[in-house]
Amino acid sequence: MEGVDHLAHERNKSEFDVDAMKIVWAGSPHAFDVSDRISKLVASDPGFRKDNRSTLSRKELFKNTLRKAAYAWKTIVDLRLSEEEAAKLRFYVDEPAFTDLHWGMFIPAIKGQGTEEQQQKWLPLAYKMQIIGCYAQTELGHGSNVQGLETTATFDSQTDEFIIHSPTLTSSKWWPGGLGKVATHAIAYARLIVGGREHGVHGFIVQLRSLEDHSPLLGITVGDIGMKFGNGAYNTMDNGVLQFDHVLDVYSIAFASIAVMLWVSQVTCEGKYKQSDVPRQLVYGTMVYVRQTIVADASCALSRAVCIATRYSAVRRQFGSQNGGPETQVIDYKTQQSRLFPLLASAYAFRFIGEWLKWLYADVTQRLQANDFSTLPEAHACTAGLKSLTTTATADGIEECRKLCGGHGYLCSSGLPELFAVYVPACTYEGDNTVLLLQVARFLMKTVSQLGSRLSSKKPVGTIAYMTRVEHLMQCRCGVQRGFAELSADLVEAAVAHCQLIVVSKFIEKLQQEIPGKGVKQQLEVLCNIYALFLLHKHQGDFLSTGCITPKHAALANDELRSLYSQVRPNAIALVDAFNYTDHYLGSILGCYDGNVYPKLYEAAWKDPLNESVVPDGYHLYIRPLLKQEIRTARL
Ligand SMILES: CC/C=C\C/C=C\C/C=C\C/C=C\C=C\C(=O)SCCNC(=O)CCNC(=O)[C@H](O)C(C)(C)COP(=O)(O)OP(=O)(O)OC[C@H]1O[C@@H](n2cnc3c(N)ncnc32)[C@H](O)[C@@H]1OP(=O)(O)O
Ligand SMILES: Cc1cc2nc3c(=O)[nH]c(=O)nc-3n(C[C@H](O)[C@H](O)[C@H](O)COP(=O)(O)OP(=O)(O)OC[C@H]3O[C@@H](n4cnc5c(N)ncnc54)[C@H](O)[C@@H]3O)c2cc1C
Repeated sequence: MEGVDHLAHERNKSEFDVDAMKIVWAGSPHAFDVSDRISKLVASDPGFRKDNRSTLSRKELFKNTLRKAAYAWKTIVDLRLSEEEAAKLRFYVDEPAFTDLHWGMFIPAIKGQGTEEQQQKWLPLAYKMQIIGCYAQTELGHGSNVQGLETTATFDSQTDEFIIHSPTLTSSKWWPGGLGKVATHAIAYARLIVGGREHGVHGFIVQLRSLEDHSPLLGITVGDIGMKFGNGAYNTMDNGVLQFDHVLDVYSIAFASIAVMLWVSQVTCEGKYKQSDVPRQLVYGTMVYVRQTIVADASCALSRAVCIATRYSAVRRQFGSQNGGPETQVIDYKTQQSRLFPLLASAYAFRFIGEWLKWLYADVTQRLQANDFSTLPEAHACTAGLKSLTTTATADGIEECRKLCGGHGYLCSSGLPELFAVYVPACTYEGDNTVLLLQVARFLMKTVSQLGSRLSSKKPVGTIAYMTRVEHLMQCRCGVQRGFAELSADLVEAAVAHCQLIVVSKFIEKLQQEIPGKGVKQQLEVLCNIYALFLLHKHQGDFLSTGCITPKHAALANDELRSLYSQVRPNAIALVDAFNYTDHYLGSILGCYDGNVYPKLYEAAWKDPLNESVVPDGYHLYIRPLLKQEIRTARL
């Protein structure tokens, strides 16, 4: 029945202050207020409807996305939303679109790598959306290997301009989001050539389309690369292909500096290339920035899937009826708990590691401005490794949540298939996860060679086993005289172990903070222990081989896990309520707040276009002849 909370009995079991946990999840009272207000604003506006996406054709879907993006911008302007509120609105609109790359990469790249002059020229236009930008780095032939990019930018000292060119088919820009049909400008990465000498990959602002009629400019060939994984999903985004034919790009300016003129690599009017001695990898700064945002995104995506699966696991009953009484809630089965609760713990773990990574990125950015590169290698390794770890775990976790919901998890109305389809490219974009782990492995090898076996400095006591595991894995690999490439598969395992150590230690550090609210810290301690012991159980071979735990310890850890699951059980619904997601944002009948699943599933079925007629199109042409044997049947 509408209006009845079918999960009220679950909510009454909660042993902690849910409202206080909502603040912890949001990060602060202010952040909670903004999220709560904006999510409800979006949910209550029919202009942001999203429940029909799976029934639209690609062109209808894309046009609808453009409509929504324009409507979102109008809402932002009309309501005079702040940058923080506007970002939240785009988040809760929940539709991959060109705006993600305009705000998520194009503007950050100019802010992070542009000179003061370039920022003054381009940022006002970009903030007012008078130009729409994309980040055009990947090419048909190269994505992971940035130093392999083929697009050229040749400085013509006669005209004081750069000529951007795609010399080969494989140099075509390929994948940039927003590029295909919308972006008017790109930050294009190209090999800088001055006076016949090549100076590596640099970023350039290049205009692609006329601001009058949106037609591609002279020398620009641009389009969409075609349908991607899943039906609706990421097909709301125009990932594009772009070729330059000797584009005399009057607007292009070689990105000349990082942060506040820290790194000045300039091309003078006389055609001289000047670069000071800062790490060339600072040109990768935007990727580092986005990788740390992706870790926070992972906690959002995983928490969304876990919220759906947890609420449905409390609603669904299967087997176990005693004397005609109600069947057992599937959330009470130990197998369901052993699959679901580690994901619930991971969602909270990734939330807190995302907060820490945001601090680390801000710290390294501040240091760069003071010409201090001392923490740059660690920042690169952490952003790369944690992006890899959290996105892999989240993609796998969303799929596990689909399976935890049985058959109904496979319905689009569960919200899980589309969430999976939209999320999984996170394991690839912003750096293929294996390639990024190899960067972490390289950092660990270098650290071991510099510091000897003691890899990790001051870590919380509870992480000794985790620390020893990483050191053991590294010693086993570094000890033998074989090359990095030969050992890379093993070193990637050590890299994962290192990242897991960071997540566990930052979760423990979070618990050392003042955390207000009845029972809140206690619940987080249970989740932290579940996260740590679940990984210890999953990788117990590593831990046993270090000798820092015994088989008996491993057995005790498993017993403790079961006990922890029993402690979470009465609080599970309240722990996912703390994410404070609206039914609109969840987009899931299985995860609806009131748990009134069956009537909503049944009602939703009849809305499918296939049910517009009781006799399907095609019956008279194909089925009737079959049934009436009017088609000559093969001799049976
Ligand atoms: C729906 C979206 C919602 C909202 C938010 C907005 C966007 C969402 C995000 C994504 C979705 C949409 C768009 C996606 C965009 C993209 O995918 S953009 C393209 C991303 N591409 C990559 O990530 C490419 C990955 N490859 C690389 O980063 C590099 O090629 C490399 C693998 C790091 C290798 O680089 P290189 O060959 O130059 O260097 P090495 O020889 O390996 O190392 C030399 C030393 O440099 C150090 N290093 C490397 N990288 C960095 C860095 N980034 N910072 C600092 N230092 C770095 C490395 O450690 C070596 O150091 P050494 O050992 O001391 O010598
Ligand atoms: C949805 C989506 C959106 C995107 N948006 C953008 C965008 O806006 N702008 C942009 O510039 N790019 C974008 N990209 C491109 C993305 O950044 C690249 O696809 C990504 O960096 C991976 O590079 P690749 O495709 O070359 O993979 P490859 O490197 O070709 O990966 C193929 C396989 O090779 C393996 N491999 C590669 N190198 C090594 C190595 N050295 N050692 C061991 N294994 C290796 C990988 O692990 C992987 O298994 C997007 C991609 C997707 C899917």
